[in-house]
Order: sequence, then structure tokens, then C-alpha cells
Amino acid sequence: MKIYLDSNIPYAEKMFAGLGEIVLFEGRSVTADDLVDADVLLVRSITKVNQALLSKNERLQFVGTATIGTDHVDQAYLADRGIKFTSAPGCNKKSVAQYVVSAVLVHAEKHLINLQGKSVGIVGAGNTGSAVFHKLTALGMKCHLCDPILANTDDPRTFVDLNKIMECDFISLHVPLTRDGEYPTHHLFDQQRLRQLSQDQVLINTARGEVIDNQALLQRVESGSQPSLILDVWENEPNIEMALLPYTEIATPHIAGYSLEGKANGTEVLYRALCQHLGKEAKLKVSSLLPQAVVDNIRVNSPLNQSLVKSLVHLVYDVRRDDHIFRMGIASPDGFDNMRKHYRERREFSTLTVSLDLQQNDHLLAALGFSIKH
Ligand SMILES: NC(=O)c1ccc[n+]([C@@H]2O[C@H](COP(=O)([O-])OP(=O)(O)OC[C@H]3O[C@@H](n4cnc5c(N)ncnc54)[C@H](O)[C@@H]3O)[C@@H](O)[C@H]2O)c1
Ligand SMILES: O=C(O)[C@H](O)[C@H](O)COP(=O)(O)O
Repeated sequence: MKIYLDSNIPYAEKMFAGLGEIVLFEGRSVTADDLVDADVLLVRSITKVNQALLSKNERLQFVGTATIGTDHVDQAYLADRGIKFTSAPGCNKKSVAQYVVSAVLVHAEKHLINLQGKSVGIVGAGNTGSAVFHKLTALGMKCHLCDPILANTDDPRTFVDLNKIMECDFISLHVPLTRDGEYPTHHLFDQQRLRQLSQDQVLINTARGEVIDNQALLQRVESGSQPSLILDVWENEPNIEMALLPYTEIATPHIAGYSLEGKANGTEVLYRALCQHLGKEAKLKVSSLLPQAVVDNIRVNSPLNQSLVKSLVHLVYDVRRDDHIFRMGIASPDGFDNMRKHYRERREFSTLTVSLDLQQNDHLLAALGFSIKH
């Protein structure tokens, strides 16, 4: 059994070693010739899994992507060939939500904004959008959800339409990239919608680059009085529209979901699914392989305010560091992918235990995802 693994799937060599012979590949450059004898193919979002990639392989039985997004996989083609497919829904939702929390706090500090009562429009109310809702609501923000697909189900939450979202102080995108169906998201933010944004608004994209028409966005920002932009994802990665960069407040190379926990969760989901597919017991747990966090506890003995929350958040994850590294490195060859490939170890808020002297602080910090001790 030959298991082909993207070399950027952490802990995968250890997790899958007992299930077959491991062959590592580079996700961006892998070709049909490389995969001729693969029985199992485990990818991340940079590998387009389609007929062209699999045309020379006649024995593939299982494809897994250690990601939430699945727009890089031609699932209909896999189904036609009877190849089992698994993704990892929700695996890095906390990581993305923590990125958004850090970015919102950075924006608030820079523009002297009190976040209490500020409105947030969340487009896409699935795993990640819901996690963002939970955290930003805990910060005192008034969050609205837009999800016409869930709005047509028995989901008990209140949903608004996109027009209402366009009035919000912050707009955060958490939709899959889709081109078909009743509610396609490709260029959901097109020239017309981008024109509606004012300079007092903040547009955050951690979904997929193609959800915003990047050329229309460039025209919009070049025409003046632009909204603040927080962009983790871009059209045409890794060859992004560099002219957008100077207009962004925070810019990163598709790493919002790159916490160690988020990536490791993706690995474990695939491990379990492959074990099940092969009729084997899933004996390993990826959590046992994670290292201890460098900073793992802190004592807080004063009431929380926005500034103290920001300090706690940034003790674990500060998006400005990623923004800085990105701006320094993007001009070099393979700059976009290099930062992703050699991404530093980043942990989630749960790895920091906050010891609280004051009872009233728990709810906010627990909702943000910190571990709490009294
Ligand atoms: N930047 C990153 O590192 C990163 C990490 C994880 C996920 N993502 C992206 O974020 C996307 C969302 O993640 P998730 O975990 O919330 O997925 P999810 O599948 O749990 O939720 C997506 C939600 O979007 C809704 N939706 C679909 N079309 C819509 C539309 N036109 N308008 C409004 N809502 C719509 C769906 O009904 C669903 O509830 C993923 O598909 C992936 O592409 C990016
Ligand atoms: O969909 C996802 O889960 C994310 O976009 C994913 O974390 C992106 O990382 P990549 O797979 O490109 O390494």
C-alpha cells in the first residue's frame, strides 16, 4: 500500500507509517507521472485533484485533504471512479477565528475604536463563521449572520441578507468557494458590492481569494477613500496581485488556519478515515505528539478591558508578526509559498491557562478559547 503524502501535513509520517509505505511529494508541483502507483493520496489545498492529476493512476482507492476547503478537489470525478474521499470539516476553525480576533483587536487599537457595540457581518455561518460569531460576540460586538443556505433549514439562529451585512462596521467572509448552485460565492464581492463599502468599514477575507474580485478591489482602493482591508487569501495564489499589498492593513499568505492544533486536527481526521476505510483500528492520537506551549500560563488580577484582552491574545498569537514576515518576504522568489512551508510554530489560545483572581472575567476569556483556572 503506497501512501502519497504532501510534505506539509504535520505529523503525517508518524501517523500513517503503520498503514503503508510513505512517499512524500510537494503539493504545488506534483504531477500525474509522480502518482502512478499511489493507492492513497493525502493533500492540502494547493494540489488540484482532478482527472488531469490522476490520469496515469489506475489503483487509487482513497483521497483525503487535511483542510476544510474542498474547492481543489473534483469530487464528482472521484465518485465516478469509486475513489473514497474525505476532508476535515472544522479542523482549523479555531485557528481562523483566533486570527480574526487578533486582526480586529489590532485594527481597533490602531484606529482608537471601542469594539463594544460595533457591528460585524459574518458571511457564511458554518463551522468557522460560527466560531467567529462566538468570539466577537464575547468581545461585546453585535454580530449578524448571513447564510441563505442555512436560513432555508431548521437552524434556529437569526439570519440577515447580504444588504444588511453591507452596513456593518466589520465584514468577515467564511464561505466555501463555489461557482454553481443557487448561491455561488465566486466574486460574491464584485465591483458593484465593493463600491458600496466606505472608508469606515473593514473587510476581512479568510475564506478563499476568489470570493472577492481582486481586480475590482484594486480599482476600488485606487479610486480613494477605501475600506480597511484584512486579507489572508488572494486570487491566483501564489502569484497574487502585488499592487493590492500597499492598500492592505493586514496581509498574510493564507495562514489563518495554520495553528499547530488546526493542522494536526486535519492529519488526525485523515488518519481515522483511512483506518476506517482499511478496516483497521485507529490506535494513534495526534494530540500526544504536540509539544508543550512555550508560554502556557499567566495570572490576571485586574478586571479585563480591551487592552488587557489584546495583550492576552497577542501573548499567544499576534497577526502583525505574520503580516510583517509576509511583507518582508513576498518579493523574493516563491515568497508566498516559502512562508507557508516554513511557517513558525503557532499555538491556539487553549494552550494558555489564565489564572483569574476575579470571577467576572471567565466568560469572555473562556469564549475566546483560553483555558481558565481560579
Ligand atoms: N484562510 C484559511 O486558512 C482557511 C482555513 C479554513 C477554511 N477556510 C475557508 O473557509 C471556508 C469556510 O469554512 P467553514 O469551516 O465555515 O466551512 P463550513 O462548510 O462549515 O461553512 C460554510 C458555510 O457557508 C455557507 N454558504 C455557502 N454559500 C454561501 C453564500 N453564497 N452566502 C452565505 N453563506 C454561504 C454554507 O451554507 C455553510 O454554512 C472553507 O470552505 C475554506 O475555503 C480558509
Ligand atoms: O481550507 C482550509 O482548511 C485552509 O484553507 C487550509 O488551512 C489552507 O492551507 P493549505 O491546505 O493550503 O496548506
